Amino acid sequence: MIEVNELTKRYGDKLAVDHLSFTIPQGVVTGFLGPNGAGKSTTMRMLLDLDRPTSGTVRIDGKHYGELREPLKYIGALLEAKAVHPGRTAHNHLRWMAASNRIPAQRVDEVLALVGLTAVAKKRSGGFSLGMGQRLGIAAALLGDPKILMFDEPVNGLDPEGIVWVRNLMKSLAAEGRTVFVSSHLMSEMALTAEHLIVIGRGRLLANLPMNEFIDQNSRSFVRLRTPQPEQLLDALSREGMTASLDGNGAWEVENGDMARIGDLAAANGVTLHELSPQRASLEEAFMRMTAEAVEYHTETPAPENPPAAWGENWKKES
Ligand SMILES: Nc1ncnc2c1ncn2[C@@H]1O[C@H](COP(=O)(O)OP(=O)(O)OP(=O)(O)O)[C@@H](O)[C@H]1O
Repeated sequence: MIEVNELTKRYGDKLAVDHLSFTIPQGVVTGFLGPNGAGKSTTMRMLLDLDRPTSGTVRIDGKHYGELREPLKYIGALLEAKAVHPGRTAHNHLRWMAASNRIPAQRVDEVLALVGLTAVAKKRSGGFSLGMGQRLGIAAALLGDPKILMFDEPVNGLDPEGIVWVRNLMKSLAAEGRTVFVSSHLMSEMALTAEHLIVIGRGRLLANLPMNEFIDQNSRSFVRLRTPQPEQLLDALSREGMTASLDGNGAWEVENGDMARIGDLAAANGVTLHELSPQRASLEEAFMRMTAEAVEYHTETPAPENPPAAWGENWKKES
């Protein structure tokens, strides 16, 4: 278990992490979110004793990192891919790490197989692609079979197959009862992977709660319907205390509407429905709503609602 208490880090005038306190739960994947510069990497570095807190404490299974003998057996981390000597082979890099924590050499072959790098284990890591580097970093994190795993942007550079693999790996590690703490800017991926969220902005804790609650608290939900006979249905809805408003695309939005009740009312009044669907905000929308105040680096002009086709699918990530 990781316990963070009043953790603070100041770089000169810059307060990068500001009295953060949280406990990371076991047995679920916890997403660590925050806009650029929020202090995620600084926090993760302090959890691993790679950066010294200005004040506050981090406890891993009740101990400071420096008190852990053979720390890789307690906590494994992927912080920066390619933090490997480029002249070293993947196998030698892991052998060296294993030896420093008295981990049996055979475990190196196990983790290389687990991350799919067996075929290139004897190649110099300097020639690895970004995705291969990520896989090597994940192998290193898993080396000591630790109860706590921490990943900073683990799907960075991975292809779709690799992304699905990382998602399933994290879920299975959590299902084994481990603590899995992962930062990412890819909200759609986070929504599929994490059950719990810790959100920070400008170094401060903004939220620490289950994913579903986070979305519910930071978004509006409604029922969307389409019908060629709106008058009859709107009358019936208003008699039940439900009000609908047009959304600009010919659909009606019913705030706090009970979908089954709306369907029953439509049937009872002989109204044809072309759509009746519950609408819930995405994690991305909820996150942007919550962190709007805490975003440090705004673009000058907002990204267009309807981007040119040439921008492709990824335009949102680049805006
Ligand atoms: N070594 C350092 N010296 C000075 N300032 C630093 C240092 N490391 C981080 N900072 C500053 O601290 C703040 C938090 O940075 P950090 O990298 O932890 O944020 P982050 O949430 O990981 O951001 P991103 O999502 O962009 O990776 C930033 O304003 C950053 O410029």
